[in-house]
Amino acid sequence: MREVHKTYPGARRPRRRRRPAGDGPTAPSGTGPVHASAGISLEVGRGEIFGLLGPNGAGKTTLVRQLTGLLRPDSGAIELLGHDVVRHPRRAPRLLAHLGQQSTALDELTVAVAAETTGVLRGLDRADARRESGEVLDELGLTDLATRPLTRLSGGQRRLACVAAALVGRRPLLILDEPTAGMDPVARRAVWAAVDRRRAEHGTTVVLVTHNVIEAETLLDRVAVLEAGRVIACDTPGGLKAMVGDEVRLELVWRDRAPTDVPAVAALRRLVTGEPVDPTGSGRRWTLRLPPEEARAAVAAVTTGPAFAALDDFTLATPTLEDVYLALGGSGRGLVRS
Ligand SMILES: Nc1ncnc2c1ncn2[C@@H]1O[C@H](COP(=O)(O)OP(=O)(O)OP(=O)(O)O)[C@@H](O)[C@H]1O
Repeated sequence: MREVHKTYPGARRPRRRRRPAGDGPTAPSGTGPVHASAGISLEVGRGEIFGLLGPNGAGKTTLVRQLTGLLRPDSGAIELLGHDVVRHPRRAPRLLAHLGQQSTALDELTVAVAAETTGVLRGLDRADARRESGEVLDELGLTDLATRPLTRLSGGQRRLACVAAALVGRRPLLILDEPTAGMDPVARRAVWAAVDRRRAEHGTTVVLVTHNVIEAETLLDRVAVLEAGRVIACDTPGGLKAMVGDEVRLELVWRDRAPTDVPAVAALRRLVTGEPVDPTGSGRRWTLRLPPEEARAAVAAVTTGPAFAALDDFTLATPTLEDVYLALGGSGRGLVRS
């Protein structure tokens, strides 16, 4: 994609009601236009697993919808496997399988029929669609649920069934928007293995939207970090991590409260970063980003005497994509570590 721009119009201002003079301010104003793609240029190689990472509202889904021909950019060029999908959006479904954030189209069907029907719609004959669908359900551990309608599945199971449908009737390009949302670790692993297998065996290209920075690190060849409609960085996970230097992350979890009466602990308190936000809200979890030497000294300080007695857990980790994101000036909103 080259210089892709997309702006959503702002919400209209509610009409002002006539009020008696001196009755205070009028109704709230509308919201302004949103530059969801503010000049995005990206090139993804064949056979690459390419990630789009960024907080809520960064513009990932907008980008994906333009790639899939569902949304027309205001300006810019998008080419998929040699096809201009801005001019010919209807070519996109022949080139790619898209798993959107929400799919309800298959809801009335059973898991097997949903996968099989998708295969038929993608041009397989009925027998091939049935065979491929059976193989994919098996691969994703869905065989026992094959005859269940999607409406009678749990959220994670339904998502898995939608992934199965996306994989049947093999397309050279897979575009997956948060494919593992709501899934348990076993299902997530099955999805990533299936994606990786398609790349290894068929050279499938994968564009993957995720908030999940750990998944992103293990699976992706390259990652574009988006914020406010712009690509703020694009590199391999290793290349991105090299940007944050050699700082390590120390996380401390205190049993009850931090013993700030211990001078060494009080000194560390001043180095605690604001992110990620302590999910307990209790101040029990501290995150520090430190040069390796300082981190070693900090670990020594908290693993002796009264500090250690108050410590529930600690981890010391090399930089993650989350650290990169924060170092790039991102706010950390919407990034998930699991
Ligand atoms: N139909 C729409 N009309 C107006 N604004 C929209 C519309 N869809 C998205 N937006 C706005 O465009 C921006 C980008 O939204 P988008 O859905 O692309 O973000 P995202 O990165 O996919 O977010 P999330 O991680 O929450 O899915 C946001 O500010 C959003 O509020």
